[in-house]
Amino acid sequence: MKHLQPLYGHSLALLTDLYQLTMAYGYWKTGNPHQEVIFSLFFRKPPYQGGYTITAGLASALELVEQLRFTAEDVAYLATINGNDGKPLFEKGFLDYLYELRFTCDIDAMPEGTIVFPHEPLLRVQGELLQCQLLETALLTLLNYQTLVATKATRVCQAAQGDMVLEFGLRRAQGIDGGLSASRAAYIGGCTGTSNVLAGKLFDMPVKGTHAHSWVMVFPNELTAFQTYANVLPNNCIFLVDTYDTLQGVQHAIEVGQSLRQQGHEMVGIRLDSGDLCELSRQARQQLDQAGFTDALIVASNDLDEYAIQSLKQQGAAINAWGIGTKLVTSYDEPALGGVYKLTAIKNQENCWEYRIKVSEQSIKTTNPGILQVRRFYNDQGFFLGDMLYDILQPPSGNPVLVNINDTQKLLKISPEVLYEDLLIPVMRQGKTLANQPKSLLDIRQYLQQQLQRYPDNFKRLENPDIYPVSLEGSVFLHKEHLINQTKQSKTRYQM
Ligand SMILES: Nc1ncnc2c1ncn2[C@@H]1O[C@H](COP(=O)(O)OP(=O)(O)OP(=O)(O)O)[C@@H](O)[C@H]1O
Ligand SMILES: O=P(O)(O)OC[C@H]1O[C@H](OP(=O)(O)OP(=O)(O)O)[C@H](O)[C@@H]1O
Ligand SMILES: O=C(O)c1cccnc1
Repeated sequence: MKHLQPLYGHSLALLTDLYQLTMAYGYWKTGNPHQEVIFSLFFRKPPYQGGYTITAGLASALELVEQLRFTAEDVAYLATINGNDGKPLFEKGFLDYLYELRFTCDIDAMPEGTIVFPHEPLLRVQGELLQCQLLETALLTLLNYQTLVATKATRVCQAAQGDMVLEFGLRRAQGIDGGLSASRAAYIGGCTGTSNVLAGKLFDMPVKGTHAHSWVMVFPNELTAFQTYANVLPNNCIFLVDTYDTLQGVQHAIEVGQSLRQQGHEMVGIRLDSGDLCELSRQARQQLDQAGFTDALIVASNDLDEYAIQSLKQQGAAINAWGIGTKLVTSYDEPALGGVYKLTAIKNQENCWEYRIKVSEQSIKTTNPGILQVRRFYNDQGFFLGDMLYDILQPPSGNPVLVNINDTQKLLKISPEVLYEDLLIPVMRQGKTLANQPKSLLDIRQYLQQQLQRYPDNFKRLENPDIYPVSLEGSVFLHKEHLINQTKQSKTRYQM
């Protein structure tokens, strides 16, 4: 899967915040651009106060890193950026350095479609300081948004309980890439297809659709509109029935469905786009069934999201396919995932790792130091038991002590026999994407569905879910405490 190159056709090296470049200049100028470092990309709060988050965007991120080059035009533009004194910000030697730069980082990441929790690295980058720093903004741009939309789509599909969900969001998306990335992420999250044709081409995913009100309004009456559509596209008939009078519209659809049958075709269904969707869908179902169209789909659209779908299901709506646009692609009720990219370790002159921490008054914002891996434990039936962040240089042995990340008083013991899996896998070495990446979107969808089956229902509730246990392995916890104390001591010294 490649989409950045076909879409943009030019370098994306400048798709970053200026401060990454000024810091890179600083590292170059002060002689430590090659110092080896580790960054982790993670978020602190699950979107929608939900019980799970679904990773997406890795394929785009790997494509971006692999093709990253500063072109002659890129550096020529950078040469025009001035500082406050009106003189160029960057000297020529640095721009020449950028022009020659080839990215050689290693990346370990959770595969797309993984269920992930706050504080767990979705991705860990290891490499030269200057290079790793330059990746921050683009990695966050790509992973934050797709992860958010994949999560929303999974929630919508969960509410739809196996019904077909079509993503109709392009017209309401935040710009071109918002629309495209959302279509991809929504498909990962479980949608059956998209109305977005360019997404279908770029990502090799199913494109589907009905017709608009304008089609009905163009003809002298609704019946003629449906008949004409059926003549042109007898194999694609989902009639939008609410332009004038919904139940009369259903009757017109039935009439055209009957003449389609005589020609050897089958009407696929109808679409409702206004009014009381529960009531109308039940009446429409009755009309369709009575006329012998028991398999005809009833598609509903109109500002729907997981909560509206849940409510319509509870009311007994007879809807069996859902078209979801605005609220899915814009992630309407929570428009951003707050993923961050933090330095967790740096190699000193003796070639030893020194761990780094960012402290905060808010303990949720204090980072976890080290070279972190996420281990997921499973019970005998294969259900998720809990996750543990551990340091790959101090892997747990025997009965590890786990300290709950949200409540350090809560300790958990895990017996050595428990089944587990480490979630971060190598995906890039020396700037080259490994052969196991990218997986096809079908594989990613299947992987997500398998995990959802193993993730207990009490954590999956759309509202007020139980909080899934994520812990720090004992030595990571102690290391973190030690670094927090160290910073406190140096602060006290400074104040004295
Ligand atoms: N039975 C229902 N239960 C819960 N929500 C519903 C139900 N029926 C419709 N809705 C939702 O309620 C909202 C109704 O939208 P709105 O008030 O704009 O009316 P409308 O039917 O779209 O009218 P129009 O499109 O003609 O302006 C939509 O978001 C729709 O998805
Ligand atoms: O409500 P959403 O979840 O965003 O789903 C997409 C909406 O886009 C279309 O409306 P629009 O009025 O743009 O065109 P139409 O004439 O096809 O209804 C469609 O009918 C849906 O109502
Ligand atoms: O195909 C459809 O029905 C469709 C496509 C985009 C937006 N709303 C509806």
